[in-house]
Amino acid sequence: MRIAVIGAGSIGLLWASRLSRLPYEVTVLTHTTEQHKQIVQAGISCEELDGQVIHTNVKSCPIDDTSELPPFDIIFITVKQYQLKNVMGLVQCYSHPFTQILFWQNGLGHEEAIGELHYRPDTYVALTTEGAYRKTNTQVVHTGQGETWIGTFPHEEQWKPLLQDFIQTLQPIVISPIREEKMILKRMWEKLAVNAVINPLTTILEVPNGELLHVELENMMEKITVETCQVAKLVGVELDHSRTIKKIKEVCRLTSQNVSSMLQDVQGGKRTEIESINGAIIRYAKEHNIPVYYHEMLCTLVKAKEEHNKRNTSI
Ligand SMILES: NC(=O)C1=CN([C@@H]2O[C@H](COP(=O)(O)OP(=O)(O)OC[C@H]3O[C@@H](n4cnc5c(N)ncnc54)[C@H](OP(=O)(O)O)[C@@H]3O)[C@@H](O)[C@H]2O)C=CC1
Ligand SMILES: CC(C)(CO)C(=O)C(=O)O
Repeated sequence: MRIAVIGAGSIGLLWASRLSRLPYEVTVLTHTTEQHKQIVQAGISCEELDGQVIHTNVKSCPIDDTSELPPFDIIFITVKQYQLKNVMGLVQCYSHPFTQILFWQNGLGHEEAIGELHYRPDTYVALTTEGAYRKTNTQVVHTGQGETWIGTFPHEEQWKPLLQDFIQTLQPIVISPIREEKMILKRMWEKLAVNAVINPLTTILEVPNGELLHVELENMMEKITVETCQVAKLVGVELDHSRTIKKIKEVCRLTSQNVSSMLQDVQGGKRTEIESINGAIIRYAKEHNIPVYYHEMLCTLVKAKEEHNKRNTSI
């Protein structure tokens, strides 16, 4: 079975390493030729949670030289949400009508990307609370255990037999459970509601996730979440407000030492995923003509910080 991983960042390298421990033909599609050469030369090293480093070799191909590639049976898309539009052409070219395509992004926006595929492929959204961090172009650290839910999207159906068999073979090498989710849209909104609070607040305050529990933010978390639940309801997703707040606090506790992905991006002078998290909620709210002042304020502040840090890191 041929598998492609498009996007050799934190999640992409983690999965490329895992997949290459199984009898699959794995090809990593890199953004740059430089990273491709490094992967060909050094393979991928993955530091596991217990500190063990696993080294494997994988095939690699830079995205601007893909003419020799065969079509793939499974494609993992592991670019950021805002980079999706740039890879959908590749996905279209290197898939066949039975390819299983897995989107690993946080936030919302997959539907537009999937809409660019001009045939009806088997598309899935994979949501994970595992953590990974790319140390160098060939080294990745698995930073946090978690759970992964995979559901067919946008049409909620059962997993296809090919995916079912594939996930079964993966389970023994992945400590964290991978589960089939029949209501992936709801799960996406639940995760969105958590990210829409933790990511911007940790970014603005420049604190690790756990710190949000020790400052006077209870009221702010409540207000943001009220808005999220209202918008979710308008798109047909029922989120329970108090369960959501409980979940947000639980995630802050469980990931207390984590630097959120948004804060990491800002600190690295990179673009954040704010547009597909709070920005997505704002867009849905606009469609339904309801105000979401808290999300707008968070979005504006994070974008200002993004700009500021980008300018400072490029000086
Ligand atoms: N990291 C984590 O722990 C978690 C991440 N996620 C989600 O997973 C997604 C990926 O996150 P993460 O791995 O951290 O992000 P990274 O930025 O580490 O990885 C994205 C990768 O995609 C590459 N890329 C960008 N554009 C293209 C392109 N056109 N073609 C091929 N590759 C491209 C980037 O290359 P370059 O850097 O050279 O631009 C980078 O290597 C996000 O949506 C995130 O929210 C979800 C849960 C946990
Ligand atoms: C769950 C959380 C907040 C963990 O840091 C995350 O998903 C992120 O940082 O993007």
